[in-house]
Amino acid sequence: MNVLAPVRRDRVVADLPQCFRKEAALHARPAFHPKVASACQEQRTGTVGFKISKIIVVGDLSVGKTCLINRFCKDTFDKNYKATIGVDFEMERFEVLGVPFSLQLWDTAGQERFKCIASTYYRGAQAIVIVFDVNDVASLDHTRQWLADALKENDPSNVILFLVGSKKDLSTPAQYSLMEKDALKVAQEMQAEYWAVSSLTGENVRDFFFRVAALTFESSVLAELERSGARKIGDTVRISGPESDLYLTAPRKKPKCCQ
Ligand SMILES: Nc1nc2c(ncn2[C@@H]2O[C@H](COP(=O)(O)OP(=O)(O)OP(=O)(O)O)[C@@H](O)[C@H]2O)c(=O)[nH]1
Ligand SMILES: [Mg+2]
Repeated sequence: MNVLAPVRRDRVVADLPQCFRKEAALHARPAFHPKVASACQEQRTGTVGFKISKIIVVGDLSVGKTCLINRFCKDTFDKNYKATIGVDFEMERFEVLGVPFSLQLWDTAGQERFKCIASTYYRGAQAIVIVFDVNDVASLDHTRQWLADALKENDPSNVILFLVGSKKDLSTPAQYSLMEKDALKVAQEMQAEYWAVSSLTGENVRDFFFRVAALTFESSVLAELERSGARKIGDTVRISGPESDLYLTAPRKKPKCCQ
């Protein structure tokens, strides 16, 4: 029995939200994987509806991790910087294809002195969101190290990656497009999906978190189908998708930047 309140109407995901840039997307399919869609329709999603997916948000100090989470979860923006000490988290409940699905969004500290506390919370992530400031090229360079640290605590083949450029409102279109070329390269190297957002204006924030919810849900259902298929002797469920899956079909190799 589900004793929780109904999911908010603005957290209902009925269609697969699209990627931001096709060149750096986890996959570019226009709709949910057919196996996922039919499993949801036939209520064969097993334990997925009772699970909470852990999402960790990492990146340099002051790049805007807390503001990003607060814009989505509370629709607020604070222009004053207050460093996160250790970690903080927010819960967000969604309904994806009729199935309840919760995200636990872990906001971690970027300041060096709080990093060792924060890193003890990295384990068990289903998705890693690495944030950099689109106006600060050093913060993009540092994303490789943030990824390497987060992957020390997680299985690289089982985790979904997002590279998010923040504070888009502070750059001119010309500055932004120059920086985006570099960011796309880094995202491709990491096998991460790339997004650019502004927590001040709210640009792309909702679309980004809906995409995170949809892709983590899709991968949870595929994993569940694989597990339940494996339990039936002689009955194998193949979950490899069409060629448009850019990163999700092949097991992730250790990204070059973490070697
Ligand atoms: N203009 C603009 N400023 C932003 C945006 N996002 C964050 N900021 C500002 O950047 C500063 C840092 O934001 P935070 O969200 O606290 O940064 P953080 O990454 O959580 O920092 P740590 O907790 O120290 O790791 C604050 O002054 C915010 O107001 C944005 O999208 N646009
Ligand atoms: Mg913070």
